Amino acid sequence: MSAAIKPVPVESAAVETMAIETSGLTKRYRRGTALSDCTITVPEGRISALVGPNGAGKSTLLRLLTGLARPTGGSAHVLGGVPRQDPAFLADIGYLAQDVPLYRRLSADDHLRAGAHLNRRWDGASARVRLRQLDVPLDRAVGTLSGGQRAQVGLALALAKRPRLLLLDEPVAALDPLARRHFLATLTSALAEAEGRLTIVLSSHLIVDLERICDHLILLAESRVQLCGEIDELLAEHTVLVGPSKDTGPIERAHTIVHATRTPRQTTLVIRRGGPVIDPAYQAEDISLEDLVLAYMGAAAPAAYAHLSTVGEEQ
Ligand SMILES: Nc1ncnc2c1ncn2[C@@H]1O[C@H](COP(=O)(O)OP(=O)(O)OP(=O)(O)O)[C@@H](O)[C@H]1O
Repeated sequence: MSAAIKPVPVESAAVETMAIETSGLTKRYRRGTALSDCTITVPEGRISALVGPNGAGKSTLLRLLTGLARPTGGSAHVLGGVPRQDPAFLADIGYLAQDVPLYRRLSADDHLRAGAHLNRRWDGASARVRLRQLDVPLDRAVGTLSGGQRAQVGLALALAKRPRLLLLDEPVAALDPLARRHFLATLTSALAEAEGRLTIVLSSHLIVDLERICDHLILLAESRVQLCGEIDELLAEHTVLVGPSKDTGPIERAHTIVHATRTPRQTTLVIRRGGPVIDPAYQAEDISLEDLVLAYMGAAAPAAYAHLSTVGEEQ
């Protein structure tokens, strides 16, 4: 895992404060359930990756956390308050929706001036410096900017609020690799400047990007939470086992099999370990974040482990 720009967790002797705590959070629509029984915690100061397949409930969760949607069950506490669309609650929350909603005819400067009227802790100066560094024109209608430039304007506005919690819904999906790199670098420098007082939840399908900057993971699939926790701990709890195609009963009794791929000659298992793996027929290997996510999404055997030979078998 690249640690190049990963934020250093803020050490604290005291009990960690949770920026987000939900319990059984549920959102049902007439046609179906968008989010079911979602119980998660995100400690303050983390940058959390929110991942899952299309339709898993990621946007729904973010909308519930901002108070834009109301739960049909369960509860959420965000920065110690119940999410609601009122200025006192929203003052500490920056939210960038999937489609980066901006007034197309207004310039970045116009947006920054409007923000200064509407927000009490507005830091327009830093936002302007950041946008100038990225060569984003401040005086042109945002409707004439590129997708990447608009995303940077959206992020600059969200950060200008000096939020304690930043919720970003797939902000880098449309960006080229360099623009993504700039966007993510802006996030990590904002996190460093905030010295542990900013928490970020970043929804994205680009696991490699998330792996570079995130230290916490929320994985949703089929409207439910599959995993929630520190990425390093989650990776350490899981292992890939490659072994002969035989009865996996003994493994199943000792561990949780998250995903299994079987061929006539070989079995590849992603397990959540219940203790040490003692069956010598299996080769064990650490799992990458991408393969962990794919395993919980029900994907086929991680191709990266095909090189592991099955004991007693020729490659
Ligand atoms: N306003 C709504 N009315 C009815 N159903 C909705 C509504 N909003 C979302 N849904 C449904 O809830 C489910 C979860 O949607 P959501 O947008 O939260 O998923 P997502 O994980 O963000 O997906 P994607 O990765 O495609 O953006 C989907 O089946 C979606 O069709």
